[in-house]
Amino acid sequence: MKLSQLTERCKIVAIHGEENVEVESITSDSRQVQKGSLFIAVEGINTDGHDYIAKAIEQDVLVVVYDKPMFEEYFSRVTYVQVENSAVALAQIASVWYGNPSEQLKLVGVTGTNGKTTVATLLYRMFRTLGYGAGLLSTVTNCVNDDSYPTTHTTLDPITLNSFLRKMVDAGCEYAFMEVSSHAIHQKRVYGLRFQGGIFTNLTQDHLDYHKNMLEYRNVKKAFFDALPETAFALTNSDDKNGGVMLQNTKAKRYTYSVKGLADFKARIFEKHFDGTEIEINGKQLIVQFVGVFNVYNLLAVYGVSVLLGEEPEEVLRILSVLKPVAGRFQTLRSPGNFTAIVDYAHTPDALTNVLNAIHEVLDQKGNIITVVGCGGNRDRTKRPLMAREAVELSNRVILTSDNPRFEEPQDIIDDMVAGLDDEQRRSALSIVDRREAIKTACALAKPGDIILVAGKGHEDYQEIKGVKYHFDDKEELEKIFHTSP
Ligand SMILES: CC(=O)N[C@H]1[C@@H](OP(=O)(O)OP(=O)(O)OC[C@H]2O[C@@H](n3ccc(=O)[nH]c3=O)[C@H](O)[C@@H]2O)O[C@H](CO)[C@@H](O)[C@@H]1O[C@H](C)C(=O)N[C@@H](C)C(=O)N[C@H](CCC(=O)O)C(=O)O
Ligand SMILES: Nc1ncnc2c1ncn2[C@@H]1O[C@H](COP(=O)(O)OP(=O)(O)OP(=O)(O)O)[C@@H](O)[C@H]1O
Ligand SMILES: N[C@H](CCC[C@H](N)C(=O)O)C(=O)O
Ligand SMILES: [Mg+2]
Repeated sequence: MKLSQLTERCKIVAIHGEENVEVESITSDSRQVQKGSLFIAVEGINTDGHDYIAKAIEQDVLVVVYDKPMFEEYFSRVTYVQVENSAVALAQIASVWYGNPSEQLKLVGVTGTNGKTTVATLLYRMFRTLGYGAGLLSTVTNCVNDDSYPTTHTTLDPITLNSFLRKMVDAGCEYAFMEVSSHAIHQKRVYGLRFQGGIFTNLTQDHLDYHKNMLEYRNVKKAFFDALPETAFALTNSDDKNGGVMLQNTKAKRYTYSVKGLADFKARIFEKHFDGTEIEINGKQLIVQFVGVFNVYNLLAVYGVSVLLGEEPEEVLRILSVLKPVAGRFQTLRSPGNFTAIVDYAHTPDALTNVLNAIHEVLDQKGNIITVVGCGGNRDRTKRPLMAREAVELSNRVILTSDNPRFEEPQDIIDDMVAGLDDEQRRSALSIVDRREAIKTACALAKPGDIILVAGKGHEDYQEIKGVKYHFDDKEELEKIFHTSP
């Protein structure tokens, strides 16, 4: 592609060298540079792409895009394009390179601390069931119609993201549903994408290792709505105290959903069971195969988006009643010993509270809850004591264990969790570093009618330790125990 076309959306400060060149590939990673490449140097958290420009030149790069003027010399065979902001330019160039695919389908983004995967995945399944070509970009997987691909991030880097959107357009997708993480918004991964709509689920504590405080975290999420065009819709959870804040400066058409009060999309809850919930949405009753008030919010968001995208409410409700939970979200397994294990992805204090409350609402004192939970390494440390406290306060027994330790010592993470407990709680809580042993111990403690909650990893089929992802799947571990125990 001609350089002039590729950079047509960029705010260019200066260009040095030949402008009339044909770019053959684009990358923001010098390790992928080859002859004819355009390399965008982006300053990151761990390192700065500008430090690898020389490397890129050694590898015959054709064009270097940068935002930090730091050159002693210019090589005549390289074209240098200085832009205002490299991360923005990366997103703009990635979109143009793939033919601006977000402008050729209806792209809907879901943001919030919890519920993104659930809402995005159920929307994808809703629109596939309605007969549309649809795509999904989520924590669990990326889908183009019925083809699914592994993923590395909840929200991908701009080049990979736009390559998937292009794949979706080429496969005839009319819709694409994606999660928009706060990291992605902050790092401009979704900059310049044209959204048909945005949804806000909730804002509670997570990622304070990255955003430093809740105000900054909130403002990053709000920036997503501030950027929505007036042609888009913005649907917010008005029961969340930040629900109104998110939309206060958006140009998009505003809508609300609520369980507690008046809203454009309103749900009421009637009966709660372990295999489903009887609810009412905008006056129509239905039974859904989801447990927990938090899931009613997710389903209500799915209903609202579907109606805002022009679907027939009756048909949407019919499909809502047959949708099933997403992998690793409140996944139940019945043991031969007549207790129930629930695998869930709750890895924040609020998620843990929501899931445990949901279990209590259904268990109704008819059994004990044994919770197995850990915290991810190299993530928000301040949530660890809060998660331990929530788990202990809402469970009969708690076993603190490892999640993805990453580059931290597992025992240090557990110590951070224990710090949230008082003396009596410390005496009752167990700490077992080995997750497999922790799950086994929970099964050994469980009596008929009890519930074991294995929280934090959900769908994950790995345990990340010092940069290596070892196979580990909570569901598999439980099934192994169930089928070997006497
Ligand atoms: C904390 C974070 O978000 N980091 C992301 C960020 O990495 P970084 O800023 O550290 O990048 P870096 O390693 O400093 O490199 C800076 C630049 O130099 C370039 N580089 C680097 C080395 C080299 O030899 N040559 C070179 O050109 C890199 O390509 C990059 O452009 O940019 C990288 C490239 O896009 C991402 O892969 C990386 O995600 C890391 C792996 C990560 O774990 N991110 C997590 C926290 C994340 O994004 N999570 C959210 C979801 C959270 C949730 O589920 O709620 C997500 O959207 O997945
Ligand atoms: N609307 C909600 N409010 C609070 N908790 C929720 C909600 N929906 C799901 N949860 C809880 O949070 C966990 C994660 O749900 P989900 O994967 O849908 O969120 P997410 O926003 O995609 O998370 P992540 O940011 O880690 O990708 C679930 O396993 C459940 O415990
Ligand atoms: N079991 C994971 C869940 C969080 C993953 C994702 N939300 C992120 O923060 O990258 C962990 O805590 O390591
Ligand atoms: Mg997710």
